[in-house]
Amino acid sequence: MEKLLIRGGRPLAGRIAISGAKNAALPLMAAALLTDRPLRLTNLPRLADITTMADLLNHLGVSVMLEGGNGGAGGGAGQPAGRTMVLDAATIADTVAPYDMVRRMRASVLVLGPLLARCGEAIVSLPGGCAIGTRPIDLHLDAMRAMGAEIALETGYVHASAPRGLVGGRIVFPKVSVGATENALMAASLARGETVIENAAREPEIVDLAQCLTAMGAHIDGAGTAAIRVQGVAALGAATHAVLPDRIEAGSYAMAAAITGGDVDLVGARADLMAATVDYLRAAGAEVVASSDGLRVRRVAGPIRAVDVETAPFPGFATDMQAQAMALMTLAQGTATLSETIFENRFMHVSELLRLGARIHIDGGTARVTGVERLIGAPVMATDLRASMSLVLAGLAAEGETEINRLYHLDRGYERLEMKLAGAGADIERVPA
Ligand SMILES: CC(=O)N[C@H]1[C@@H](OP(=O)(O)OP(=O)(O)OC[C@H]2O[C@@H](n3ccc(=O)[nH]c3=O)[C@H](O)[C@@H]2O)O[C@H](CO)[C@@H](O)[C@@H]1O
Ligand SMILES: C=C(OP(=O)(O)O)C(=O)O
Repeated sequence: MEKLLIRGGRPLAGRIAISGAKNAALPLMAAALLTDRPLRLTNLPRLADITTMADLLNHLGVSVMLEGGNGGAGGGAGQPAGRTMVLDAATIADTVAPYDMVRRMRASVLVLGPLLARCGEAIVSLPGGCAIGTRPIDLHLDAMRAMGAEIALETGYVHASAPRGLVGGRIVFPKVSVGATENALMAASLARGETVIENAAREPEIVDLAQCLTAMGAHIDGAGTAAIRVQGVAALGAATHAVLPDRIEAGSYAMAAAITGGDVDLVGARADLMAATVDYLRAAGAEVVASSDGLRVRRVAGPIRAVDVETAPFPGFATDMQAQAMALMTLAQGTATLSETIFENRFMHVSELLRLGARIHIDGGTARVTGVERLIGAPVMATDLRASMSLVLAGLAAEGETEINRLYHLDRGYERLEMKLAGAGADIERVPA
């Protein structure tokens, strides 16, 4: 077990390289199941979730190879150094995604659509609930049914079958789901005929997946809009695809610059992927401008202003940025209202932020945050990925030492976090717990 020690109060300054996006990389890796030819993914982040997905794919019979071996430590804090992985699903050895693997990471459910489309069957463990909510997969299953699959639930597993192959259908999602849209898109690529996905998620990660599938030979129109049309093809082929930069990682470090009164260049960040976060930061008093190789974020003078926000599917304000925005608001002038509309239990960071001296009142899905003069470091417990990041942000701004325990959440989604922050002047170290 390890923990992070942060001695706060230093404005961040320097360059932080933004990695490839976890939430783009995971579905892209699952897409390798759709073809018997190699899929080469570049700019993959080094994260525990990527290893988990690689292990699951390997279990299903996919050969997973990192180009240049393990890639070493690579890339200093200022330079992006994504890894390249070649995934080759020439044969699929197993169509069962077992509980032991799926429970480690919810995104494992993304193998359902590809396995079903390629093999005519898939047996995938139900992922179960997690800290931020119950997170059912009913929309994924409805999408598979709309393409002709039979679905049964037995002993905690989804048994999906389509012995004569999937057929195109009309999928109308009653609510926007990123994962269900991805599963539907992948499955539809190999279904017979046309599939129309309505009320599709519009996240940049969907567009990235569609671009990769298109490079593999899929026929997809409308990715990035609420209506996606897919003309199924008989087979997909080899492709090379670069994972897009992580807008949530970039947004998190942008918040770090803002909360510490710093000046940071986010190398490789793309403003067009994170407009709602950029708007929020500007309203809160940070300057955000395009630089030659990314985004520059600074708040060298002036207070943090209180800004209300409500989470929403893309292009709205991302639920994955809510905890970080809340950390920023703990030091704002005035009171900000943050409403969480996507997940029912995504305020796990509140009790820990209170330990640092924050003033937050929760009423259902709304948190009212009244800024305080200062936060004071304390031991805190990370409870989920973005909650953990909010504690890092608060710790960077707090007086004294903050000790963050349970780092495995952070390691799921932030590549070399302490190296990147230390490279920009933070006093942060990882030590045995
Ligand atoms: C690996 C990955 O990309 N994870 C992201 C993805 O998660 P994920 O794809 O799991 O999230 P969804 O977009 O599916 O969830 C949105 C909402 O729909 C509900 N829902 C979803 C599926 C379903 O079958 N039934 C149902 O009711 C969920 O409980 C939630 O309330 O999008 C979330 C919302 O932007 C992000 O927070 C996660 O970081
Ligand atoms: C909730 C997240 O991830 P996942 O869907 O993998 O749990 C996240 O990235 O914030």
